[in-house]
Amino acid sequence: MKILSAAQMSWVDQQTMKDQEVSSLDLMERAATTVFDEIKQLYPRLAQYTFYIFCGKGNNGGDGLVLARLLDQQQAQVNVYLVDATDYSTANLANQKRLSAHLIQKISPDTQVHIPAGAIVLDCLFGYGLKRPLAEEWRSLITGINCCTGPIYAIDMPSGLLSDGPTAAEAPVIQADVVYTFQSPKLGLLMPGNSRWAKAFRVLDIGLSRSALEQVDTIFHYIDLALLGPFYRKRSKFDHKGTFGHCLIIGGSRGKMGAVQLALKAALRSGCGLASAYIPSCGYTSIQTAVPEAMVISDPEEEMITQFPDTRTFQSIGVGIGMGTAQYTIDAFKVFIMQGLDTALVLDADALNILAQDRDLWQFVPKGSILTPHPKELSRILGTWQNDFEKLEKVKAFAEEYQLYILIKGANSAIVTPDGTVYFNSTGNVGMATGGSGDILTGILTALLGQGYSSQETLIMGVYLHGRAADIAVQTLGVYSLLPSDIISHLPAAFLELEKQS
Ligand SMILES: NC(=O)C1=CN([C@@H]2O[C@H](COP(=O)(O)OP(=O)(O)OC[C@H]3O[C@@H](n4cnc5c(N)ncnc54)[C@H](OP(=O)(O)O)[C@@H]3O)[C@@H](O)[C@H]2O)[C@@H](O)CC1
Ligand SMILES: Nc1ncnc2c1ncn2[C@@H]1O[C@H](COP(=O)(O)OP(=O)(O)O)[C@@H](O)[C@H]1O
Ligand SMILES: [K+]
Repeated sequence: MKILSAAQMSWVDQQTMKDQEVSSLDLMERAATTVFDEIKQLYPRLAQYTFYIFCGKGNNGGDGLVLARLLDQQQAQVNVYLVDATDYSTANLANQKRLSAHLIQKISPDTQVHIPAGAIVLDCLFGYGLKRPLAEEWRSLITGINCCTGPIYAIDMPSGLLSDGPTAAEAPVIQADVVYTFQSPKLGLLMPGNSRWAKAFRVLDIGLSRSALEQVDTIFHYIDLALLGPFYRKRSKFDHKGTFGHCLIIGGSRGKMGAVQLALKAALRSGCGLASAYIPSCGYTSIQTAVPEAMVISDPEEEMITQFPDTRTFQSIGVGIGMGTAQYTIDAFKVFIMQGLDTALVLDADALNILAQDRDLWQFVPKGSILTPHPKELSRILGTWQNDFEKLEKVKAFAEEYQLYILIKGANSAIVTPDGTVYFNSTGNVGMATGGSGDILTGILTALLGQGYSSQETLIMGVYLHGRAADIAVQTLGVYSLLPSDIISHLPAAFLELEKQS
C-alpha cells in the first residue's frame, strides 16, 4: 500500500471526482460513513452514548458534520463544536445546513471546553490540510479536549499533527486513542516520536480512484500481505533440502547462547534447507539438545568467538546475536569482514556494535547486506537525530553510501533500501518488546536470504511474517505473556496465511 503525502491525497481526491463523476460532498459522505460504520461496530447501542464532535472550517470539519448527522439519526447524544470562521469549505458549509442548527455551538481556537466523563470525542478540527504547526492560541482548546476521560477518535489525522513532516514535541496536538485515516496511512502516523498523539490507527478504504492511486509515485510504502504475494515462492514436488539453502548463524557467548538457539529455530521454521551455528564451545551441548535439526560448529574457545569459520559453503550468514564485544571477538570479526565477502550478510546486535566503533570497516561490508539495528544500535552507527524525519534521512544517506538495506526496528519497523525507498511494517505488537524478539528476526531473515530471496524481498517478507506471527500469538497469549519463542511457534500460522493468499 502506498503512503501518500497531503498533496498527493488532494490530487487523488480530485482525480476521483473526475473518474467517478462524484462531487466533493459525495466523497465526504462516503468517508464519514466509513467512520460511522466503525463507530457503530464499537458502540452498537449508539443511543446510549454522548458524542462531542469538534469541527474545523475545512473538509475535516465537514466529515465531522456528516458524522454528527449520522449519529443524530441513530439517536446518539450529539454536541457539535464548530470553529467560527468566514471561510468554511464549500462541503463544510453544505453539511452545516444539513444538520439541525440547535446541535451546533460555535467556538474559537481559544475556547476552554469541559467534556463530561463517559463522553466520546471525535476530533475533526484538522486533517491532512494542516499546513503549519498550530499557533499557541489553539492550546487551550486542544488541552481541554485532551483532558477528557473518555476515548478520542481522530478523523484522518490527530488535529495539530503534520502528515508529512516533523511536529514539535511541545506543539498543541490532539492525543488520539485511534485515528481513522482515509485510504492511505500518513507518514506522521508511523513515526515512533508521534505515538502519544496517534496511539493506534486504522486505514479506511473510501474507494478513491484505483487508477489515480496507481499513478501516484512515492518512495514510501506500507507493507501488507498483497505486497508479499508476487514474490512468495510456492514449493514444488521435487524440491529438496539443497534447494532451500544452508544458513549459518554466527554468534553466542557464555550466558547468551539462547539468542543463537532462538535464531536457529526461527530459521528452521522459515523454510531453510539446512541450519548451522558457529558458537563458542560452551554452547555445544545446549544447542545440540535444544535444536536437534541444526548442526553446530564450535570455536576452540569456551566463552567467546575467537575466530570465524570458512563461510563459502553457506548460502546465507547471520552474524552478531549474543556474540559480545570481547577484544578477541572484535579482532576475529574484523578479519572476517575485511576478507571482502561476496555474499550479502545479515548483521545484527554485536556485529553492528563492532562496526559502529570503526567507520573504516563499513566499506568491507558486502553490498546488499541487511542491517537490523534497534534504536540504540542505530544511534551508535549514525549519532543522534532531532526527530524521526531526520533519522530517516540519515538512514537513507547511509544506506545509499554503503549500498546496504537497513531496518529501523520498533513499532512499524521501517526498511530503508539503498535507492532510498522506505517500507513501513504493518504487523507486530508491544508483546514483542522482550529480549529475544530480534534474535528471531535474524533467524527468519537469514533463512529467507539463503532460499534465494533478494535482500529487499527477504526484509519485506521476514519483517511482515515476524510481526504477523506475534499478532496471531497475542490473540491467545496476550501482550504481557508473549515470549519470543511464542513468535516462533506461531510462524507456521503466519506462513499459512501467506501460502493461502498467494
Ligand atoms: N482525501 C480524501 O480522499 C478525502 C478527504 N476528506 C477530508 O478532507 C480533509 C482535508 O480537508 P481540507 O483540505 O479542507 O483540510 P483540513 O484538514 O480540513 O484543514 C484545512 C483548513 O485548515 C486551515 N489551516 C491549515 N493549517 C492551519 C493552521 N496551522 N492553523 C490554522 N488553520 C490552518 C486551512 O486554512 P488556510 O491555512 O488555507 O487559510 C484550511 O481552512 C481530510 O483530512 C479528510 O478529513 C474527506 O472529506 C473526503 C475524502
Ligand atoms: N512495540 C512494538 N511493536 C511492534 N514491534 C515491536 C515492538 N517492540 C519491539 N518490537 C519488535 O521486536 C524486535 C525487537 O528487536 P531487538 O530490540 O533487537 O530485540 P533483541 O535484541 O532483544 O532480540 C524488533 O523486530 C521490533 O520491531
Ligand atoms: K482530525
